[in-house]
Amino acid sequence: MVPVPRTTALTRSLARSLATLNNAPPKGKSPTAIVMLNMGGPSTVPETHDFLKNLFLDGDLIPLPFQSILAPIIAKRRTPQIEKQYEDIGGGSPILHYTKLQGERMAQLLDELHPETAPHKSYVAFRYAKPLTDETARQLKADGVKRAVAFTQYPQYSCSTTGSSLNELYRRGKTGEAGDIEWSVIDRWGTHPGFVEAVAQNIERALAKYPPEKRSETVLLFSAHSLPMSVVNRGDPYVMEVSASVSAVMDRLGHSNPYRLVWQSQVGPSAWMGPQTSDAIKGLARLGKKQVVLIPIAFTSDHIETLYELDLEYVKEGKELGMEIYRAESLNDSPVFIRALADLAATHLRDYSSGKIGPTSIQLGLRCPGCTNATCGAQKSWFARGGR
Ligand SMILES: C=CC1=C(C)c2cc3[nH]c(cc4nc(cc5[nH]c(cc1n2)c(C)c5CCC(=O)O)C(CCC(=O)O)=C4C)c(C)c3C=C
Ligand code: FES
Ligand SMILES: [Fe+2]
Repeated sequence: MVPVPRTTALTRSLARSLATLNNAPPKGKSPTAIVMLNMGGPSTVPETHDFLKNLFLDGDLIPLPFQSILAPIIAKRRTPQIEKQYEDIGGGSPILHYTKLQGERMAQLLDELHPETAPHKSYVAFRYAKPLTDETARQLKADGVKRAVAFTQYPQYSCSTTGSSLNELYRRGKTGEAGDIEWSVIDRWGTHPGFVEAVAQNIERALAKYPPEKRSETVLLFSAHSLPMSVVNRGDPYVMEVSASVSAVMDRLGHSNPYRLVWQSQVGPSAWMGPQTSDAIKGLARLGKKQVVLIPIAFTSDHIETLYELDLEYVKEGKELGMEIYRAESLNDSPVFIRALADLAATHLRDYSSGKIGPTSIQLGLRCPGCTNATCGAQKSWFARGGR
């Protein structure tokens, strides 16, 4: 009798591995899309103007009177200064590079962790830089995607960041631009143990630069992008969630060091959440603190705020004030962090498939008490129905 070739578990797993090597779905089965949401940044200096224009056009981030007229004017005026900053950090923002890398490695791990929804394919949907959400929506349709997870890459939720990305995805999705897709959302994960572990390990690496006998005197200065007080007072959850991340990291470190949470990168003349990072460094120097580690806690890859503001401005300032000051690395290609992303997505897919959770978290359903943006309400209802 001629032996009939059989598909063994080994050959199936080999086929799956080959398919995920280039992150392409095998023929016939549409991929489960994991859509990585973030703001994006100009990958090259000449893209700075369009990035700023898109950013100032976003009424969910910066509500301006006569927005469509004022935004291009402000963007044009601000471009030379910000172009110079991107030049100084090496000619552009590394956010696209790291988001692609994180997404591709996460999707490979997901195929192993949750084969029931394999193959998984990661997509990037940026709010202000290429690939923009509309381009990604068209790609999802072209790939025949039927099931997608909108996965925010901001660990802590703000209506001006994740909320803005979800509003944009809702606008694209409801017109059918992305095709006929069943959506669910991972909207925040600032206390996930893997995220906390990855941040803690980077802090420990920075602390190791001091002699062991002086290590515990070092002040840990967690720094997050600030928010206008008008957004905080509307009831935005970001400040509370960033504080929860800091507490979780300090618990993991066994409260080995004194610490503070401070806020950076405020723009314009209105009141923003404080204390500002640069004032905090000066204040600590005045109080005789000589050792400080700066820790980016609200963004997962390097960007202008870490590479320019923290490294080129504040670390330099601290050194001039006689401090020994270092910055904890951003998460970038941290394998611990990428495994955390995969765990978040696998748990979400498993709980969703079993009916344990719905398409969105319970917390996403609640609008800020001071919200007057009708799109927020429509977006939350649309995602709560699985994007239908
Ligand atoms: C969690 C992170 C961020 C929050 C919250 C956030 C809120 C926020 N931002 C502005 C205005 C600007 N932000 C700009 C750049 C920028 N913002 C973040 C992150 C958060 N912003 C990042 C990572 C970046 C840099 C992108 C990169 O380098 O890759 C800018 C442009 C730069 C500049 O002109 O200074 C503006 C403007 C507001 C108003 C706001 C809250 C409402
Ligand atoms: S501003 Fe927070 S829900 Fe609308
Ligand atoms: Fe910002």
